[in-house]
Amino acid sequence: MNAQDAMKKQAAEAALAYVEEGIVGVGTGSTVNHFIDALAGIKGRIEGAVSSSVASTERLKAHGIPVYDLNAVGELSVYVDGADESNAQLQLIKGGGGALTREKIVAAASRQFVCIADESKLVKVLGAFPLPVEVIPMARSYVARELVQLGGTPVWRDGFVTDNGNLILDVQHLEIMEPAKLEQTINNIAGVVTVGIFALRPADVLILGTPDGPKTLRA
Ligand SMILES: O=C[C@H](O)[C@H](O)[C@H](O)COP(=O)(O)O
Repeated sequence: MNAQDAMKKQAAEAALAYVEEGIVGVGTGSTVNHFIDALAGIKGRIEGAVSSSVASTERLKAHGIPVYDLNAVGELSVYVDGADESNAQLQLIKGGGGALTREKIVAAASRQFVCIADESKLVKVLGAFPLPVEVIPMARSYVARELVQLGGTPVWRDGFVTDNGNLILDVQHLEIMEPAKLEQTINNIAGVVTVGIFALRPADVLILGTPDGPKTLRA
């Protein structure tokens, strides 16, 4: 395990402190994979999970953790997920793994959103990481033209299909000075399913793995 991966694992294990009895919301990605593995160690204390992707569902089930449909459960007490970038306000860019839409839904349905990451994910201004946008396939060219109008350079993640059967455009060269405003603007483009800015519903807690141990930031 390299140093970055060890920091992801450290943040993931620290997030166990936020898990309550009942059903846990679980995100997607390499950091969350560590969280799922850690969750398996306390599975007798929880009822199960709601998952934000096919990949996380498979990993949860492989550990014998029951996975529930979000429609079958009420509000979740906590959602744990990673991020591609976070600013100091805990506004995020997510979707590097293409799971942004289901992640945004489960985050919205949870009382507390605990974000886990290694310290390299904390940035001053969001946007160095190409911004993922999930798009209905027939709208790809139209949405790309609209994103150019907003000052970005959209690149089609060719060959990638989301769990919802849609496409991803990764928008490069955006310096996101007003994340909540840009989230609304991009979400309003016809054909966009969702944009990977999580600013209207930022994380509540950010746990960063660092060489000196986990560091917690609050919104
Ligand atoms: O679609 C993927 C998710 O938003 C991930 O949570 C994000 O890309 C961070 O992934 P990782 O923990 O692998 O850096």
